[in-house]
Amino acid sequence: MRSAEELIAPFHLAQGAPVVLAVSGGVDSMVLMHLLSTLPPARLSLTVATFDHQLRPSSAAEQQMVIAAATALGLPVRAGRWPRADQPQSGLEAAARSARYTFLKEVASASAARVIMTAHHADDQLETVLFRLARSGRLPAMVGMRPQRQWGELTVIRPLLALSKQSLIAYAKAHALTYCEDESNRDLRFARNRLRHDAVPALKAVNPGVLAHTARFSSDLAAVLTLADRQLRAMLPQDASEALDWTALTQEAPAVQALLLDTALDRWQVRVSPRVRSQVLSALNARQGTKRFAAASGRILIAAYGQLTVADSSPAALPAVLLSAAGRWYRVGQLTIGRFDRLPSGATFLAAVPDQPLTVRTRRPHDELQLADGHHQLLRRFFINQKIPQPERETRLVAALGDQVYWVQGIAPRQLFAGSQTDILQAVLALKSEAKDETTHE
Ligand SMILES: Nc1ncnc2c1ncn2[C@@H]1O[C@H](COP(=O)(O)OP(=O)(O)OP(=O)(O)O)[C@@H](O)[C@H]1O
Repeated sequence: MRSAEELIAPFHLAQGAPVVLAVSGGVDSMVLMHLLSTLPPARLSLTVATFDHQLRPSSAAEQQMVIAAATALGLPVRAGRWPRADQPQSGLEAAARSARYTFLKEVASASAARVIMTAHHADDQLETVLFRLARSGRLPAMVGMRPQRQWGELTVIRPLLALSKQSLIAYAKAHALTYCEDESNRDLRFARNRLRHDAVPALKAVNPGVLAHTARFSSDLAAVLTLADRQLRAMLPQDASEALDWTALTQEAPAVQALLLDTALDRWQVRVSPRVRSQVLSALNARQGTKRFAAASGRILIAAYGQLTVADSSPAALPAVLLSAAGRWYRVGQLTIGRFDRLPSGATFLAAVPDQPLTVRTRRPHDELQLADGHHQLLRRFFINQKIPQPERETRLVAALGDQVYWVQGIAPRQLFAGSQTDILQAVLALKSEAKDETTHE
């Protein structure tokens, strides 16, 4: 068994740092408490915290056992209890855990500690990895528990994570420590306990090194994910409000595409079912047409011509209207709009446009416009620069000839067009005055 100083060394705890030590009375936390008591008294300022969930008849006695053992080691103890009145009918395990962590946070605050130590060990880690494999399989989850994790202002550290339960039992025996066996751990109605009972022994029988291999797997995976994250950042848009451009990704292997899509969706905090996920991938790879997909919380994904965007809610899409004939008015949503050879009296000038049938519609991925300084810009980029909110980008109307946009609803015409263009733009796009265009982005 490594010394207490060796076990805490990776966490770089300052001399005398206040630390809350969570002790349940099980062998793991009783061993950790004993180990830490062997440190020089000034090394850490420990407070033992023990919580009675009141879920088993023996729990109060176990808490007393923890208090007695801590006191015998000269450690201050704080004891908490979960009132029965607060205990829900269902979701008991999760609620118990939450009550326990609330208590640990209170103890940390009362003892000015920023660190909470728990006694999770290598067997716990193997169970966690197996459990997550069964439940999720997503790579970040497969890392299991990290030796150190940030929890708001607090840091939770697990100095025993590399040690087997067997070695902890041996330590307890060698030092004649008392501890209790949590009989709820034997309750095979809980999935975790079934893994502990069946899968873990089976794996140890295959190879006793499985705990060390799990630790290696977890730390290698965490490292690979760190590297992958750098690569993914380079491949995905910097700004989550930008579209995900799939055009360069269609040749990637399906598994790579799936990972890229998942990462983008995670960034956008969009959740979709596996079925929708594969439909989105097919739509992106087809790079044709526009498809919308419902995501959780009323959000939608829009795959259009190889670009993926997310919108907050599904705006009723306006059908595109072709201004086929010059000199007459067309109704597009709330607007009455038309193409004329000169501005009709009482009408509002929107833009100088080519004398050809224009389409009035919402945006498409390859839309481009020419700015007043003569530069061409993707409409997508223009919307970002103008700080037009994402959902609004989906509903703003544009007048376009193919991908070339001549007018954007709400944008003053002089922002969009170079003077030198006017000689080839022979018609005017006009708005009937009764429905005035709101020019909000002068
Ligand atoms: N009743 C308790 N009082 C104080 N600390 C506890 C209590 N129960 C658990 N702990 C702390 O949490 C660690 C893990 O315990 P256990 O494996 O029973 O919990 P878990 O529910 O599996 O873990 P998690 O804390 O991740 O939910 C223990 O080693 C101990 O440090």
